[in-house]
Amino acid sequence: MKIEVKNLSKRYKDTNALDHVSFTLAEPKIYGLLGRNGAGKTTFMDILSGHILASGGEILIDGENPFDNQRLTESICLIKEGNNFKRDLKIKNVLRIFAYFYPTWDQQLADELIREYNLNPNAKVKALSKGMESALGIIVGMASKAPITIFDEPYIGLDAAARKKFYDILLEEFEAEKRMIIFSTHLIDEVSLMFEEILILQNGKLVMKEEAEVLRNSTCAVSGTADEVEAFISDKDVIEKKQIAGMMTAYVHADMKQAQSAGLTAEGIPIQELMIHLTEKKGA
Ligand SMILES: Nc1ncnc2c1ncn2[C@@H]1O[C@H](COP(=O)(O)OP(=O)(O)OP(=O)(O)O)[C@@H](O)[C@H]1O
Repeated sequence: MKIEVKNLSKRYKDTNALDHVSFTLAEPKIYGLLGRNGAGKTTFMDILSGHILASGGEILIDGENPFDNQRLTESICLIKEGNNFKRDLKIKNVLRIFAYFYPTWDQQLADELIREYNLNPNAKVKALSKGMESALGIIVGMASKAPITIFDEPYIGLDAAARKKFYDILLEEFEAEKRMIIFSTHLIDEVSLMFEEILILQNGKLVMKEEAEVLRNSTCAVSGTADEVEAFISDKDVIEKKQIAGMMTAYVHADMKQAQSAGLTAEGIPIQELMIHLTEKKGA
């Protein structure tokens, strides 16, 4: 499916939650949607899922507006941080409802994951711990097999082992059957290797959209004496630099090999660091 975001804006009283955002997503990839608190991520995902209306601009999915659009909403599954399900329903009935709603629903996968996460199908949602409720969200998101599956911080309360299980399942399922997965998280270091493309929002604006591989190959942290580093970065786009005594480390848009052949130490920048510095630079 193709998502075209054109000049998208959303205003809440005095806040521009989204401010003339434009981009296109056209491939079944795992997209990381990143940004600091209040950057506009949830607002974007809500508009994309057809839950709320934009104040300006538009999102088109295969040429159509998702708001109140049955044909499209059965192709989009949004799993949020919590409150995804009616609290009085039993798990098995939650699954029935979603199975009915999504034409792509995979019951076998849902059953497998229910066992994997040790959930009791007869338990009511309100009796679940936070982590169990998140596990149910993950199960629904994965089993929906929706061509556009969106996870907005889907794992509140899940411990590290259960999160790892989720990442393994997600990658396995994605490899078996590619679909568009949009993943928003603050646990960036944990998941950044899964991302194939990264979008960063800051104060309602898109400040970066780049393939993860390109990003990894085109940015690096260079260290050496302050004079050497300054000489190397003088003609480059510098993200951040810090100096201690005579030594300097700079985060810069440059090829790692180029820095190494200039006699500097160069290593990759973790996506989380990059996000923090890019958003600071843009005036966080
Ligand atoms: N329903 C609302 N009413 C008023 N303001 C809102 C509403 N929803 C979001 N906002 C504001 O819009 C901005 C963007 O919020 P949004 O929830 O989209 O950010 P986010 O990137 O998802 O943040 P977080 O990472 O903290 O979840 C924030 O300033 C927020 O306070």
